[in-house]
Amino acid sequence: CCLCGWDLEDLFDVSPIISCTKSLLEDLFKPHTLADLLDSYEDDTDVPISSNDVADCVRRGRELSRAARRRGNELVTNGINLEHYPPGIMHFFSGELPSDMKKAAETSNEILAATKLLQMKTSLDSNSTPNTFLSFLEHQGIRLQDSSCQPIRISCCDNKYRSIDGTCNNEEHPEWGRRGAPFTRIATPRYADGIYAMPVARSGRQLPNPRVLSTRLFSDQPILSRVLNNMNMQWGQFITHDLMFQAMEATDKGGIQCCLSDGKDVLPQEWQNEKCIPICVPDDDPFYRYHSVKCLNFVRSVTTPKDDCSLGYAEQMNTVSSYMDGSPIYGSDKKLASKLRTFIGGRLKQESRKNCLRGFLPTASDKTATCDLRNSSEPCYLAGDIRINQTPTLAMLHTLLLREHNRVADVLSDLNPLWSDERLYQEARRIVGAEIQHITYQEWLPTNFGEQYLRSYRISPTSLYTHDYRDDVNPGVINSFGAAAFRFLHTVISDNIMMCPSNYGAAYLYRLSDYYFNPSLLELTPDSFDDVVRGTVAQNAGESDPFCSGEITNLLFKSRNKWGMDLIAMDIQRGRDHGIASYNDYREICGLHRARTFQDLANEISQDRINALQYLYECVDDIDLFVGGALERDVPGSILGHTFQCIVAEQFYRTRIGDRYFYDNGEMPHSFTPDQLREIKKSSMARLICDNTDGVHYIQRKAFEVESAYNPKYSCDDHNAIPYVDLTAWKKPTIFD
Ligand code: HEM
Ligand SMILES: [Ca+2]
Repeated sequence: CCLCGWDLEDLFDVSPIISCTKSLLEDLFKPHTLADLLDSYEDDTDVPISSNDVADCVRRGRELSRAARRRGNELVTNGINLEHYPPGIMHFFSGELPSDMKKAAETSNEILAATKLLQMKTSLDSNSTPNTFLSFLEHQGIRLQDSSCQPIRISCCDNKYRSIDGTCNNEEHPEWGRRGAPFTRIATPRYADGIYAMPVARSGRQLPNPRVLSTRLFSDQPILSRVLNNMNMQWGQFITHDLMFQAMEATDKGGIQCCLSDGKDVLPQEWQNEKCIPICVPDDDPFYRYHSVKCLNFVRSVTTPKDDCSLGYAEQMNTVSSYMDGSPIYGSDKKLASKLRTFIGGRLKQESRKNCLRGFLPTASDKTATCDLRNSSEPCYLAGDIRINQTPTLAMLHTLLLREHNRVADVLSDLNPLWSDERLYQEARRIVGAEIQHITYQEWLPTNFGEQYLRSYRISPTSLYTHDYRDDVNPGVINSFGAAAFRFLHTVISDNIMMCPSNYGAAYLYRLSDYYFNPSLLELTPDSFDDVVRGTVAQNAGESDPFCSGEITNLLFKSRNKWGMDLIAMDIQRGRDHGIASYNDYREICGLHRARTFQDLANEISQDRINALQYLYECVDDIDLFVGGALERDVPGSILGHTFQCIVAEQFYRTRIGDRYFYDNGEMPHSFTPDQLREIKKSSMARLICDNTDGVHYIQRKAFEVESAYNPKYSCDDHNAIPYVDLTAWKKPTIFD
């Protein structure tokens, strides 16, 4: 079912860089006979592959990978770059990776090339499959053993506060959940060669085109949720950014171009960077054909070595701390974290604006590198997460949380005038992190996924303390959660951003595609920020169904162009890039029966959708997780079908149970006191809005749902309806407490 028995010529076809270095490889393969290697494997002798062979593959893998990197840089220098391709360049606004992660990514590419060479060495002239090779590798536990990759060792000291980068949360595995960790897996990946090649259909042919799947199965129909509002969408994206960020491969000199600048075709092979996986657009595309666009830029995610540096299949890198710890506010690395602090009174940097009581996020140091502004006076912000400016509502939520940090720091400083800046910063960070966790687990998860399911996954809110922390649970982000299941919420994004002036009496709509990476709506007038907050809670979100706004499927990051990218096609392609196992594999993992025919999906997927799947996919085993999961009927009380619900619940279970600093863990040296925890448990989205806006005085208690007869607005002064978090429980009698 997969590509088996690679030979040298196949490899030359696959990678332009490898074909450039043909002589290097021929040399590698000459002196060895595979039969020897395989024989010795079967004999199970101590050294089935000689250490020289391994060293040879590692050395040559390194050479190949370095040559590829040099070639990538040269292409950019020679004008193959994204300068004239706005949608593509905006996808790279995430900037350059910090040097330690860049180094890890390079080592990972070297390990992947070495693994590939070793695979070829062991399967030339044989019928061995990728799986045979992988079990062989696992059996051997072959590791890179030199200075370029050292098994992770982190020494920790006992700390009341979380580290910035996620290290040392788990005392047994201090590396778990750290920034730069590999995503975790709950299923074997389906790379075509078992290692890194893009997946193919069972037949060996190409999987269906992601853009075709997007237009046929995720069409643009304005169906709105009757209950959920846009703040619900926005919180979802914010916690996504707290848990994960998968960066894309780039050259040392900038983003990677895979399509001709006008999108009219894929770049010729000789100009392609080997990390390119562009999305091809068919001639009859319902939208792009009017703009003669045939190619959407798309680049593979950065990978990282496994913690023990062993050879094997590709693991993508999570470049932020995977704990729910407010990292989008504070940053995931120490350098950025310091840049965001004032070092006075525990406060984060903020800027004031004329006629606004409350502060705004600080200005980014290079506006043009991260924003798409119409003129240089428009705002462009800096925060702990580089995606901050992606949409105005994302920047709005970041601003609310920045203000919350500074508000809390000020109150703590009034209560404890002798506390140092460091102590105030850490305590305020601890409180804001706890509020984020509380709002997520108490309000957001039950609203979206139903109380019942949370109960069965044992992640329901409890009255005070929980005692279920487990140090054997890895809180890392599950690859299929990030590269498939949670992305289903892209379907709830609305076409417009709504602004409501002070009495909620009017509403103004602004097209989302006019404001990607341009948060200027927040600062049109001194009232604009509050107008966006009101608009976001007043506006119905899209329904979580496989219908999607054209603003994200045709116009994502369009800038001043007439066309943009397709986020749903990207989601599908990203799942393949990460080798996410098939929908059918996940059905089994999640307790459904494995489908043998398309008709076997009937319990979960409606007949018209099964027909569409059958039309598009050759075989039921080929269905991508993102696609199959998205088409399932909702579980009662949830916005997700069974398979996504299972993956999402598993993630939020791990995020809670595997976090030593989870806010309501009891009887730990760093636990909140009962009085403090009772106060934290009063926090809510509504209170966050009340406390951090100048002029939002009324808000519905359930701030992730639109106003209705059973969810009316209350005054922010009504502390019975919208409880107030009283911080006097943090007042310490002496400086030594
Ligand atoms: C207007 C709102 C949003 C926009 C414009 C947006 C855009 C994007 C983009 C461009 C990516 C990277 C795609 C790639 O390269 O593979 C992405 C990734 C992702 N998005 Fe969204 N998104 C939005 C809202 C949401 C929401 C509401 C959720 C879920 C609640 C969500 C979940 C995710 C996840 C899980 C990823 C993968 C993150 C990673 O691993 O780095 N997004 N989104
Ligand atoms: Ca985090």
